Amino acid sequence: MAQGVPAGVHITSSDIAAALHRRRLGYGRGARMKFEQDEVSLLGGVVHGQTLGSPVALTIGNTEWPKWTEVMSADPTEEPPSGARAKALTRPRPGHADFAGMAKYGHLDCRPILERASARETAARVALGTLAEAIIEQIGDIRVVSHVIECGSVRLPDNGLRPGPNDTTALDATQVRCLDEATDAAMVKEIDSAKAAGDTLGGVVEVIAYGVPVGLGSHVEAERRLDARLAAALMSIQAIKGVEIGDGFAQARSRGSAAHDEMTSTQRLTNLAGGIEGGMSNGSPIVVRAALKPISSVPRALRTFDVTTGAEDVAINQRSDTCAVAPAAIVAQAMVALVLAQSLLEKTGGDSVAECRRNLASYLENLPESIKAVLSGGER
Ligand SMILES: Cc1cc2nc3c(=O)[nH]c(=O)nc-3n(C[C@H](O)[C@H](O)[C@H](O)COP(=O)(O)O)c2cc1C
Ligand SMILES: C=C(O[C@@H]1CC(C(=O)O)=C[C@@H](OP(=O)(O)O)[C@H]1O)C(=O)O
Repeated sequence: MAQGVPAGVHITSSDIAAALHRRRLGYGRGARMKFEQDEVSLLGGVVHGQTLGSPVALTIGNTEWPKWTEVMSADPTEEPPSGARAKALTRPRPGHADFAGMAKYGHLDCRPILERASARETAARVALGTLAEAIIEQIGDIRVVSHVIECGSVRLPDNGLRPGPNDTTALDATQVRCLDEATDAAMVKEIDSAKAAGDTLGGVVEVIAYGVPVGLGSHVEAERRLDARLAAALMSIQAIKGVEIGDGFAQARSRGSAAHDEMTSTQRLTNLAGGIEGGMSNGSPIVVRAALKPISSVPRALRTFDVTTGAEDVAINQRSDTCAVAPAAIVAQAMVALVLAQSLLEKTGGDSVAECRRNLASYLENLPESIKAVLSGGER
Protein backbone atom coordinates (compact mmCIF):
# COMPACT_ATOMS: atom_id res chain seq x y z
CA MET A 1 0.00 0.00 0.00
CA ALA A 2 1.26 3.51 -0.80
CA GLN A 3 0.20 6.53 1.23
CA GLY A 4 0.63 10.19 0.32
CA VAL A 5 0.04 9.62 -3.40
CA PRO A 6 -1.27 12.84 -5.03
CA ALA A 7 -4.49 12.81 -7.04
CA GLY A 8 -4.37 12.69 -10.82
CA VAL A 9 -1.50 10.24 -11.37
CA HIS A 10 -2.22 8.13 -14.46
CA ILE A 11 -1.57 4.46 -13.67
CA THR A 12 -3.17 1.17 -14.73
CA SER A 13 -2.73 -2.41 -13.65
CA SER A 14 -1.20 -3.15 -17.06
CA ASP A 15 1.57 -0.56 -16.39
CA ILE A 16 2.35 -2.45 -13.19
CA ALA A 17 2.10 -5.85 -14.91
CA ALA A 18 4.68 -4.68 -17.50
CA ALA A 19 7.16 -3.78 -14.74
CA LEU A 20 6.52 -7.08 -12.94
CA HIS A 21 7.18 -8.92 -16.20
CA ARG A 22 10.46 -7.00 -16.55
CA ARG A 23 11.52 -8.19 -13.07
CA ARG A 24 11.03 -11.81 -14.16
CA LEU A 25 13.37 -11.40 -17.15
CA GLY A 26 17.10 -11.97 -17.10
CA TYR A 27 19.42 -14.80 -18.01
CA GLY A 28 20.29 -16.98 -15.01
CA ARG A 29 16.88 -16.89 -13.31
CA GLY A 30 15.51 -20.16 -11.92
CA ALA A 31 12.57 -22.27 -13.08
CA ARG A 32 10.01 -20.44 -11.00
CA MET A 33 10.19 -17.25 -13.07
CA LYS A 34 8.97 -19.17 -16.14
CA PHE A 35 5.62 -20.04 -14.59
CA GLU A 36 5.13 -17.22 -12.04
CA GLN A 37 2.45 -14.84 -13.37
CA ASP A 38 2.50 -12.04 -10.74
CA GLU A 39 -1.22 -11.35 -11.21
CA VAL A 40 -1.76 -7.81 -10.01
CA SER A 41 -5.04 -6.23 -8.83
CA LEU A 42 -5.47 -2.60 -7.83
CA LEU A 43 -7.73 -2.69 -4.77
CA GLY A 44 -8.21 0.99 -4.00
CA GLY A 45 -7.03 4.55 -4.52
CA VAL A 46 -7.28 4.40 -8.33
CA VAL A 47 -10.42 4.89 -10.45
CA HIS A 48 -10.44 4.61 -14.24
CA GLY A 49 -6.66 4.80 -14.41
CA GLN A 50 -6.19 7.85 -12.16
CA THR A 51 -5.23 8.10 -8.50
CA LEU A 52 -7.73 9.75 -6.16
CA GLY A 53 -5.36 11.07 -3.49
CA SER A 54 -6.30 8.25 -1.11
CA PRO A 55 -3.89 5.38 -0.31
CA VAL A 56 -3.23 3.07 -3.27
CA ALA A 57 -3.58 -0.61 -2.35
CA LEU A 58 -2.77 -3.57 -4.56
CA THR A 59 -2.23 -7.32 -4.34
CA ILE A 60 0.04 -9.61 -6.35
CA GLY A 61 -0.97 -13.26 -6.69
CA ASN A 62 1.57 -15.97 -5.93
CA THR A 63 1.15 -19.13 -7.99
CA GLU A 64 3.04 -21.12 -5.32
CA TRP A 65 0.58 -20.26 -2.55
CA PRO A 66 -2.09 -22.94 -3.28
CA LYS A 67 0.51 -25.64 -2.49
CA TRP A 68 1.19 -24.12 0.93
CA THR A 69 -2.25 -23.20 2.26
CA GLU A 70 -2.28 -26.17 4.66
CA VAL A 71 1.35 -26.06 5.86
CA MET A 72 1.31 -22.26 6.26
CA SER A 73 -2.36 -21.97 7.36
CA ALA A 74 -2.94 -19.00 9.68
CA ASP A 75 -5.49 -20.97 11.70
CA PRO A 76 -4.72 -24.37 13.22
CA THR A 77 -5.69 -27.25 10.92
CA GLU A 78 -7.80 -30.21 12.18
CA GLU A 79 -5.00 -32.69 11.42
CA PRO A 80 -1.31 -31.69 11.65
CA PRO A 81 -0.05 -31.03 8.08
CA SER A 82 1.75 -34.03 6.58
CA GLY A 83 3.90 -34.76 3.50
CA ALA A 84 7.25 -33.42 2.26
CA ARG A 85 6.25 -29.74 2.56
CA ALA A 86 5.39 -30.15 6.25
CA LYS A 87 8.86 -31.52 7.10
CA ALA A 88 10.94 -29.06 9.12
CA LEU A 89 14.03 -27.58 7.40
CA THR A 90 16.58 -27.89 10.17
CA ARG A 91 19.86 -27.05 8.38
CA PRO A 92 20.37 -23.26 8.19
CA ARG A 93 21.64 -22.28 4.72
CA PRO A 94 24.79 -20.12 4.73
CA GLY A 95 24.22 -16.65 3.26
CA HIS A 96 20.48 -16.73 4.06
CA ALA A 97 18.53 -15.30 6.99
CA ASP A 98 18.00 -18.85 8.36
CA PHE A 99 20.63 -19.07 11.16
CA ALA A 100 20.14 -15.64 12.73
CA GLY A 101 16.37 -15.75 12.18
CA MET A 102 15.96 -19.17 13.87
CA ALA A 103 18.06 -17.98 16.82
CA LYS A 104 16.24 -14.67 17.13
CA TYR A 105 12.64 -15.90 16.73
CA GLY A 106 13.03 -19.26 18.46
CA HIS A 107 12.27 -21.60 15.55
CA LEU A 108 13.85 -25.01 14.91
CA ASP A 109 12.62 -24.79 11.31
CA CYS A 110 13.98 -22.41 8.63
CA ARG A 111 10.63 -22.20 6.81
CA PRO A 112 9.05 -19.37 8.84
CA ILE A 113 12.22 -17.33 8.30
CA LEU A 114 12.97 -18.04 4.66
CA GLU A 115 9.51 -17.29 3.29
CA ARG A 116 9.59 -13.76 4.67
CA ALA A 117 13.29 -13.19 3.89
CA SER A 118 12.89 -14.29 0.25
CA ALA A 119 13.34 -11.79 -2.55
CA ARG A 120 9.86 -12.83 -3.66
CA GLU A 121 8.72 -9.67 -1.87
CA THR A 122 10.62 -7.55 -4.39
CA ALA A 123 7.60 -8.01 -6.68
CA ALA A 124 5.72 -5.67 -4.30
CA ARG A 125 8.57 -3.15 -4.38
CA VAL A 126 8.51 -3.12 -8.19
CA ALA A 127 4.71 -2.72 -8.25
CA LEU A 128 4.87 0.35 -5.99
CA GLY A 129 8.00 1.55 -7.80
CA THR A 130 5.90 1.70 -10.98
CA LEU A 131 3.54 4.09 -9.22
CA ALA A 132 6.54 6.11 -7.99
CA GLU A 133 7.92 6.29 -11.54
CA ALA A 134 4.53 7.56 -12.76
CA ILE A 135 4.51 10.23 -10.03
CA ILE A 136 8.01 11.56 -10.78
CA GLU A 137 7.52 11.46 -14.52
CA GLN A 138 4.13 13.15 -14.45
CA ILE A 139 5.15 15.84 -11.95
CA GLY A 140 8.81 16.36 -12.77
CA ASP A 141 9.51 14.75 -16.18
CA ILE A 142 12.03 12.50 -14.39
CA ARG A 143 12.91 9.18 -16.08
CA VAL A 144 14.70 6.32 -14.32
CA VAL A 145 16.57 3.46 -16.05
CA SER A 146 18.68 0.63 -14.71
CA HIS A 147 21.22 -1.75 -16.15
CA VAL A 148 23.84 -4.32 -15.19
CA ILE A 149 27.45 -3.14 -15.19
CA GLU A 150 29.12 -6.19 -13.62
CA CYS A 151 28.24 -9.87 -13.53
CA GLY A 152 30.77 -12.09 -11.80
CA SER A 153 34.14 -11.15 -13.26
CA VAL A 154 32.65 -9.51 -16.41
CA ARG A 155 32.52 -5.72 -16.31
CA LEU A 156 31.05 -3.13 -18.68
CA PRO A 157 34.06 -1.13 -19.94
CA ASP A 158 34.15 2.52 -18.82
CA ASN A 159 33.46 3.58 -22.41
CA GLY A 160 30.76 0.86 -22.86
CA LEU A 161 27.23 1.74 -23.97
CA ARG A 162 25.11 3.17 -21.12
CA PRO A 163 21.33 3.60 -21.33
CA GLY A 164 19.63 6.93 -21.98
CA PRO A 165 16.21 7.87 -20.54
CA ASN A 166 14.27 6.05 -23.29
CA ASP A 167 16.22 2.80 -23.43
CA THR A 168 14.05 0.56 -21.24
CA THR A 169 12.62 -1.38 -24.21
CA ALA A 170 16.11 -1.88 -25.68
CA LEU A 171 17.31 -3.13 -22.28
CA ASP A 172 14.37 -5.57 -22.08
CA ALA A 173 15.64 -7.17 -25.31
CA THR A 174 19.08 -7.93 -23.86
CA GLN A 175 19.90 -11.11 -21.92
CA VAL A 176 21.44 -9.65 -18.75
CA ARG A 177 20.22 -5.99 -19.00
CA CYS A 178 23.42 -4.68 -20.52
CA LEU A 179 23.15 -2.65 -23.75
CA ASP A 180 26.75 -3.32 -24.76
CA GLU A 181 26.30 -6.45 -26.89
CA ALA A 182 29.75 -7.92 -26.32
CA THR A 183 29.53 -7.43 -22.55
CA ASP A 184 25.99 -8.85 -22.43
CA ALA A 185 27.18 -11.96 -24.32
CA ALA A 186 30.22 -12.31 -22.03
CA MET A 187 27.87 -12.14 -19.01
CA VAL A 188 25.76 -14.97 -20.44
CA LYS A 189 28.91 -17.09 -20.81
CA GLU A 190 29.94 -16.24 -17.25
CA ILE A 191 26.54 -17.38 -15.95
CA ASP A 192 26.69 -20.60 -18.02
CA SER A 193 30.13 -21.37 -16.67
CA ALA A 194 29.12 -20.77 -13.03
CA LYS A 195 26.01 -22.92 -13.51
CA ALA A 196 28.02 -25.75 -15.09
CA ALA A 197 30.35 -25.65 -12.08
CA GLY A 198 27.39 -25.91 -9.66
CA ASP A 199 28.03 -22.35 -8.58
CA THR A 200 26.26 -18.95 -8.46
CA LEU A 201 27.10 -15.32 -9.26
CA GLY A 202 26.53 -11.76 -8.08
CA GLY A 203 27.31 -8.45 -9.76
CA VAL A 204 26.77 -4.70 -9.80
CA VAL A 205 23.73 -2.79 -11.06
CA GLU A 206 23.51 0.90 -11.91
CA VAL A 207 20.43 3.12 -11.76
CA ILE A 208 20.36 6.47 -13.58
CA ALA A 209 17.67 9.11 -13.03
CA TYR A 210 17.43 11.74 -15.77
CA GLY A 211 15.73 15.12 -15.40
CA VAL A 212 15.93 15.37 -11.60
CA PRO A 213 15.46 19.03 -10.61
CA VAL A 214 18.08 20.71 -8.44
CA GLY A 215 17.27 20.73 -4.72
CA LEU A 216 15.63 17.37 -3.88
CA GLY A 217 16.73 16.16 -0.44
CA SER A 218 18.49 18.44 2.03
CA HIS A 219 21.75 19.02 3.85
CA VAL A 220 19.95 20.22 6.98
CA GLU A 221 19.00 16.90 8.60
CA ALA A 222 20.63 13.48 8.23
CA GLU A 223 17.28 11.83 7.52
CA ARG A 224 16.52 14.19 4.62
CA ARG A 225 19.82 13.64 2.75
CA LEU A 226 19.01 12.20 -0.66
CA ASP A 227 22.19 10.07 -0.75
CA ALA A 228 21.41 8.60 2.69
CA ARG A 229 17.86 7.75 1.64
CA LEU A 230 19.05 6.14 -1.58
CA ALA A 231 21.73 4.11 0.22
CA ALA A 232 19.23 2.82 2.80
CA ALA A 233 16.64 2.01 0.14
CA LEU A 234 19.13 0.09 -2.01
CA MET A 235 20.74 -1.67 0.94
CA SER A 236 17.30 -2.92 2.02
CA ILE A 237 17.14 -5.15 -1.09
CA GLN A 238 18.04 -8.79 -0.42
CA ALA A 239 21.68 -9.63 -1.22
CA ILE A 240 22.78 -5.99 -1.78
CA LYS A 241 26.04 -5.54 0.13
CA GLY A 242 27.46 -2.28 -1.22
CA VAL A 243 26.11 1.04 -2.53
CA GLU A 244 28.01 3.68 -4.45
CA ILE A 245 26.80 7.18 -5.28
CA GLY A 246 28.33 8.32 -8.57
CA ASP A 247 32.00 7.43 -8.75
CA GLY A 248 32.24 7.33 -4.93
CA PHE A 249 34.92 4.65 -4.61
CA ALA A 250 37.06 6.00 -7.47
CA GLN A 251 36.70 9.52 -6.00
CA ALA A 252 38.11 8.22 -2.72
CA ARG A 253 41.23 7.15 -4.60
CA SER A 254 41.67 10.44 -6.51
CA ARG A 255 42.99 13.83 -5.51
CA GLY A 256 40.47 16.59 -4.85
CA SER A 257 41.50 18.45 -7.98
CA ALA A 258 40.33 15.48 -10.07
CA ALA A 259 37.42 14.27 -7.93
CA HIS A 260 34.90 17.12 -8.09
CA ASP A 261 32.60 18.42 -10.80
CA GLU A 262 33.74 21.87 -11.89
CA MET A 263 31.36 24.44 -13.36
CA THR A 264 31.62 27.24 -15.90
CA SER A 265 29.02 29.99 -16.06
CA THR A 266 27.06 27.91 -18.57
CA GLN A 267 27.51 24.28 -17.57
CA ARG A 268 28.71 21.47 -15.29
CA LEU A 269 31.81 19.85 -16.75
CA THR A 270 31.52 16.31 -15.33
CA ASN A 271 29.21 14.22 -13.14
CA LEU A 272 31.52 12.24 -10.86
CA ALA A 273 29.29 13.02 -7.88
CA GLY A 274 26.38 11.13 -9.44
CA GLY A 275 24.14 14.19 -9.32
CA ILE A 276 24.21 14.69 -5.55
CA GLU A 277 26.16 17.23 -3.48
CA GLY A 278 25.47 17.97 0.18
CA GLY A 279 22.63 15.44 0.27
CA MET A 280 20.77 17.32 -2.49
CA SER A 281 20.25 16.73 -6.19
CA ASN A 282 22.42 19.21 -8.11
CA GLY A 283 20.66 19.10 -11.49
CA SER A 284 22.90 16.44 -13.06
CA PRO A 285 21.57 12.91 -13.64
CA ILE A 286 21.55 10.83 -10.45
CA VAL A 287 23.78 7.77 -10.77
CA VAL A 288 23.80 5.08 -8.06
CA ARG A 289 25.27 1.59 -8.05
CA ALA A 290 24.53 -1.44 -5.91
CA ALA A 291 26.62 -4.60 -5.45
CA LEU A 292 24.78 -7.93 -5.16
CA LYS A 293 26.42 -10.88 -3.44
CA PRO A 294 26.29 -14.22 -5.30
CA ILE A 295 23.05 -16.20 -4.85
CA SER A 296 23.20 -17.93 -1.47
CA SER A 297 21.66 -21.29 -2.47
CA VAL A 298 24.74 -22.79 -4.10
CA PRO A 299 24.13 -26.09 -5.93
CA ARG A 300 27.63 -27.24 -4.92
CA ALA A 301 26.29 -27.66 -1.40
CA LEU A 302 27.75 -25.44 1.32
CA ARG A 303 28.66 -26.84 4.74
CA THR A 304 26.32 -26.30 7.65
CA PHE A 305 24.87 -28.21 10.61
CA ASP A 306 21.52 -29.54 11.81
CA VAL A 307 19.94 -27.46 14.60
CA THR A 308 18.08 -30.47 16.03
CA THR A 309 21.13 -32.77 16.35
CA GLY A 310 24.13 -30.44 16.14
CA ALA A 311 25.59 -32.81 13.51
CA GLU A 312 27.56 -31.34 10.61
CA ASP A 313 25.82 -31.60 7.27
CA VAL A 314 25.40 -29.75 3.95
CA ALA A 315 22.76 -27.17 3.06
CA ILE A 316 19.74 -28.17 1.03
CA ASN A 317 19.63 -26.72 -2.44
CA GLN A 318 16.16 -26.37 -3.88
CA ARG A 319 15.45 -24.81 -7.30
CA SER A 320 17.09 -21.43 -7.30
CA ASP A 321 18.44 -18.63 -9.47
CA THR A 322 22.07 -18.89 -10.67
CA CYS A 323 22.33 -15.13 -10.98
CA ALA A 324 19.80 -12.39 -10.15
CA VAL A 325 21.61 -9.23 -11.27
CA ALA A 326 19.11 -8.45 -14.05
CA PRO A 327 16.03 -8.52 -11.76
CA ALA A 328 18.04 -6.78 -9.03
CA ALA A 329 18.53 -3.85 -11.45
CA ILE A 330 14.74 -3.55 -11.82
CA VAL A 331 14.24 -3.73 -8.05
CA ALA A 332 16.97 -1.09 -7.52
CA GLN A 333 15.25 1.12 -10.11
CA ALA A 334 11.98 0.80 -8.17
CA MET A 335 13.66 1.72 -4.89
CA VAL A 336 15.33 4.78 -6.45
CA ALA A 337 11.97 5.87 -7.92
CA LEU A 338 10.29 5.50 -4.49
CA VAL A 339 12.96 7.67 -2.83
CA LEU A 340 12.77 10.29 -5.60
CA ALA A 341 8.96 10.35 -5.37
CA GLN A 342 9.15 10.97 -1.62
CA SER A 343 11.72 13.76 -2.02
CA LEU A 344 9.94 15.33 -5.02
CA LEU A 345 6.60 15.38 -3.16
CA GLU A 346 8.29 17.00 -0.16
CA LYS A 347 9.70 19.71 -2.45
CA THR A 348 6.54 20.30 -4.50
CA GLY A 349 4.06 19.70 -1.68
CA GLY A 350 0.71 19.58 -3.54
CA ASP A 351 -2.29 17.27 -3.31
CA SER A 352 -2.66 16.76 -7.05
CA VAL A 353 -0.28 16.29 -9.98
CA ALA A 354 -1.38 19.65 -11.42
CA GLU A 355 -0.66 21.48 -8.16
CA CYS A 356 2.75 19.80 -7.74
CA ARG A 357 3.65 20.67 -11.34
CA ARG A 358 2.70 24.33 -10.79
CA ASN A 359 4.78 24.47 -7.60
CA LEU A 360 7.80 22.90 -9.30
CA ALA A 361 7.56 25.25 -12.30
CA SER A 362 7.33 28.27 -10.01
CA TYR A 363 10.37 27.16 -7.96
CA LEU A 364 12.46 26.58 -11.10
CA GLU A 365 11.34 29.84 -12.75
CA ASN A 366 12.34 31.85 -9.70
CA LEU A 367 15.89 30.51 -9.42
CA PRO A 368 18.58 33.17 -9.98
CA GLU A 369 19.36 33.60 -13.69
CA SER A 370 23.03 32.62 -13.13
CA ILE A 371 22.01 29.27 -11.61
CA LYS A 372 19.46 28.68 -14.37
CA ALA A 373 22.23 29.25 -16.93
CA VAL A 374 24.40 26.47 -15.45
CA LEU A 375 21.40 24.11 -15.14
CA SER A 376 20.40 24.68 -18.75
CA GLY A 377 23.90 23.78 -19.96
CA GLY A 378 22.74 20.20 -20.63
CA GLU A 379 22.65 17.12 -18.43
CA ARG A 380 26.03 15.72 -17.47
C1 LIG B 1 15.78 -10.56 -7.40
C2 LIG B 1 16.46 -11.48 -6.44
C3 LIG B 1 16.34 -12.86 -6.60
C4 LIG B 1 16.98 -13.73 -5.73
N1 LIG B 1 16.87 -15.08 -5.93
C5 LIG B 1 17.50 -15.93 -5.09
C6 LIG B 1 17.43 -17.35 -5.29
O1 LIG B 1 16.77 -17.82 -6.20
N2 LIG B 1 18.10 -18.13 -4.43
C7 LIG B 1 18.84 -17.63 -3.39
O2 LIG B 1 19.45 -18.39 -2.66
N3 LIG B 1 18.93 -16.31 -3.18
C8 LIG B 1 18.27 -15.45 -4.00
N4 LIG B 1 18.35 -14.11 -3.79
C9 LIG B 1 19.17 -13.62 -2.68
C10 LIG B 1 18.59 -13.88 -1.32
O3 LIG B 1 17.29 -13.37 -1.21
C11 LIG B 1 19.54 -13.26 -0.30
O4 LIG B 1 20.85 -13.70 -0.53
C12 LIG B 1 19.18 -13.63 1.11
O5 LIG B 1 17.88 -13.15 1.41
C13 LIG B 1 20.13 -13.05 2.14
O6 LIG B 1 20.50 -11.75 1.78
P1 LIG B 1 20.84 -10.66 2.85
O7 LIG B 1 22.01 -11.17 3.62
O8 LIG B 1 21.15 -9.43 2.08
O9 LIG B 1 19.59 -10.54 3.64
C14 LIG B 1 17.75 -13.22 -4.65
C15 LIG B 1 17.86 -11.83 -4.48
C16 LIG B 1 17.23 -10.96 -5.36
C17 LIG B 1 17.37 -9.47 -5.17
C1 LIG C 1 10.17 -15.97 -6.12
C2 LIG C 1 11.09 -15.11 -6.48
O1 LIG C 1 12.44 -15.21 -6.21
C3 LIG C 1 12.86 -16.17 -5.32
C4 LIG C 1 13.89 -15.52 -4.43
C5 LIG C 1 14.58 -16.49 -3.58
C6 LIG C 1 15.34 -15.99 -2.42
O2 LIG C 1 15.87 -16.81 -1.65
O3 LIG C 1 15.43 -14.77 -2.24
C7 LIG C 1 14.58 -17.84 -3.88
C8 LIG C 1 13.78 -18.42 -4.98
O4 LIG C 1 12.53 -18.79 -4.45
P1 LIG C 1 11.84 -20.19 -4.78
O5 LIG C 1 12.71 -21.19 -4.11
O6 LIG C 1 10.48 -20.07 -4.17
O7 LIG C 1 11.84 -20.29 -6.26
C9 LIG C 1 13.48 -17.34 -6.04
O8 LIG C 1 12.60 -17.86 -7.01
C10 LIG C 1 10.76 -13.91 -7.24
O9 LIG C 1 11.69 -13.14 -7.52
O10 LIG C 1 9.55 -13.69 -7.53
